[in-house]
Amino acid sequence: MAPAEKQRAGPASPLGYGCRSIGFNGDVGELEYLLLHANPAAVAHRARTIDAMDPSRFSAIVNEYIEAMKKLACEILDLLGEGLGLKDPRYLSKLTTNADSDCLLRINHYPPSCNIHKLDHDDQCNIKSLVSTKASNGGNLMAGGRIGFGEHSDPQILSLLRANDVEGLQVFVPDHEGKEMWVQVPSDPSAIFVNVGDVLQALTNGRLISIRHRVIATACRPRLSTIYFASPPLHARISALPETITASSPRRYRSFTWAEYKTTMYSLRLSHSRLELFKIDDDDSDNASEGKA
Ligand SMILES: O=C(O)CCC(=O)C(=O)O
Ligand SMILES: [Fe+2]
Repeated sequence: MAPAEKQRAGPASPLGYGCRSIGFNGDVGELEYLLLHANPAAVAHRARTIDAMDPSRFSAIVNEYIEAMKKLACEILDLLGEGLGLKDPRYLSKLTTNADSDCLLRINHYPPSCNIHKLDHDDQCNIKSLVSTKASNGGNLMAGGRIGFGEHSDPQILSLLRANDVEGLQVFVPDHEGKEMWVQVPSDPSAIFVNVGDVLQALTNGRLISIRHRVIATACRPRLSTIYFASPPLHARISALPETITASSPRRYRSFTWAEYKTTMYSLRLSHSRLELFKIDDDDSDNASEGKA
């Protein structure tokens, strides 16, 4: 597809087709992507700009994928609900299947990071020229590769990621001294990678941790990934589930709505540890553990 055709589905605001620019605060990565609301009406709307000749083809494939991911996310969340001993073990999954849930689907394409000059221009949404400019002045290069998607935690409840057989995803695992340790996730096209999001960390009062991750593009082949973000409705109030609050583990975060969290997220850089802003000071935690959501 030619760059001009792709641009018809953009610019990402934040939904739609985006090229290099991530969010509204100057974050860039060597990728192009499509970000969609994971519901049939939104997919159908976007399909009309993506495949004007036969929009139902795009819609059918994307909706089928979304349905499968939604089901899987629910199964995982129900198991977590049981494991956490929730009075309503389906509480978490119900947040993501509510008619107003704000679930998203993201499709990322990272161009090969070697032989970048040999790429077919039409195939790369102008990434070629932008990458060359950046690389020549040393920008956006790190850790032996180019930043495909900068370090961040996913803000939602759960992310289900599938990718082709090209590596690039790394997760942050602090070592015993809390020093930075980025671990390469081996590629496996038959696997689905499950990430806990910030909201699930808040709901479980920090029992489950939203892992920081990034994509470093080092491969000579394109990386393709698809991520389903299981999310609550905008109006949903997020506060630690009572079953996760104990005397030794008092409420850690003040309650917030998903809309409030999203607004905060969009006002910050991608790498910001935004959940920290909702943390209750130790001095306040006694009161907070008694307070209701
Ligand atoms: O493309 C990937 O492998 C990961 C991208 C990612 O972390 C995201 O879109 O949130
Ligand atoms: Fe992510």
